[in-house]
Amino acid sequence: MTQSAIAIDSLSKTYAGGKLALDQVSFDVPRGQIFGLLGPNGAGKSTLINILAGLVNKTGGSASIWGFDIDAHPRNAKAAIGIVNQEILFDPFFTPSETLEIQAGLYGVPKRDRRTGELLAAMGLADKANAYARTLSGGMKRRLMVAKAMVHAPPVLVLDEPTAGVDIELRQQLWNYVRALNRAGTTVVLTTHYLEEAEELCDRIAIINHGRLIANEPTRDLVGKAQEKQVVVTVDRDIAATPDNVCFQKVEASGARTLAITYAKDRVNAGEVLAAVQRDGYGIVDVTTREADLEDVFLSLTRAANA
Ligand SMILES: Nc1ncnc2c1ncn2[C@@H]1O[C@H](COP(=O)(O)OP(=O)(O)OP(=O)(O)O)[C@@H](O)[C@H]1O
Repeated sequence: MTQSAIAIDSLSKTYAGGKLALDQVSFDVPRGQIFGLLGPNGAGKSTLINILAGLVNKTGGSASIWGFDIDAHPRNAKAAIGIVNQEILFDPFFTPSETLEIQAGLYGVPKRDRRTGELLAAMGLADKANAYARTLSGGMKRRLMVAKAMVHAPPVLVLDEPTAGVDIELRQQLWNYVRALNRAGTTVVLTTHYLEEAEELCDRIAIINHGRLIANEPTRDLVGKAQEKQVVVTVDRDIAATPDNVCFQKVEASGARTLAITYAKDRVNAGEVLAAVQRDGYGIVDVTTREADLEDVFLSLTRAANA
C-alpha cells in the first residue's frame, strides 16, 4: 500500500470562544504531488496547517505526516514536514548562510549532514550567502524562507500563500523553484488566493469553505466541472433589443454591437447559440469564446455550499 504524504481524518477544531474553524475534515495528500489547499478568507486553511505544524491543538480527529501520527509520534511527524509561513521571519543581521546553519542546529541536523550551500544554490541565493538578510529583495527573502524550511530535508513542504504580494515575474520564478523541488522528490502542499496559481501548479486541489471540505479532486477534473461557457459576438448592426433564447443562460450587451452570451456547454453548443442570434436578424461579424476556469468552479462550489 502506498502511504499518503499527509492523511487527515475527521479533523476538527473549535477555538476557545466557540468558533468552529474545522468541521470533520478528511483528505489525503498523495506522495509526490503538488497539492493545493484553497478556500476563501477565514475558511480554516491556516488552522489546518498550524495543526500539522504542532502550533494549534486539534479538538477532534487525527492527522499523520509521512505515516507518523501527530499525537503518537510528534517528533517524527515534525521532522517529516517543513512549513513556510506567510510572515517573513528571520534575523536581519544574520546572513542567509548563518540563518540556515542556525535553523539546521535547531533541528539537530549534524554539521556533516548540513546542506547550506546546496540549498542556497537551489534557491538562487548562492551569491547572497554572506550578505545580511536585510539587504535581500522581497523575492530573495521568500526564497530564503523556503530554504530555511528545507534544512532538515523534509519529504513534505507546506507553503502558505507563497506568492502573496510577489510581482508576476518573481511569482514565475518561485513557481519554477516549487516545480524543481517537486521533481526532486518533495511533496508540496500550497495554499493560495491566486486560483490561476493553483490551476497552473497543482496536481490536485482540495477546497475548504467555512471549515468544511467541499472538493478534493485532480485539478483537471475540477476545472472540467465548469459547465458555463461564454461567447462574445460582434454583430453587423446596433443592438436594438437584447435577443433572448432558451439556450442562453445569460445575455448582456457589452457594447453597441457586442453581446456576451453565457450558456451551459453540456446542453447546447456554440453553433446553436450563434444560430439563435442569427434568427433574431443579426449578421455575425466576429466571435470569441471564453472557457470557464478554476475561478468559476471555485465560485460556484463556494456559493452552492453557502446556500
Ligand atoms: N486563535 C484563534 N482564536 C479564535 N478564532 C480563530 C483563531 N484563529 C483563527 N480563528 C478563526 O477561525 C476561522 C478560520 O481561520 P483560519 O485562519 O484558519 O482561516 P484561513 O482559511 O487560513 O483564512 P485566510 O485565508 O484569511 O488566512 C476564522 O473564522 C478565524 O477568525
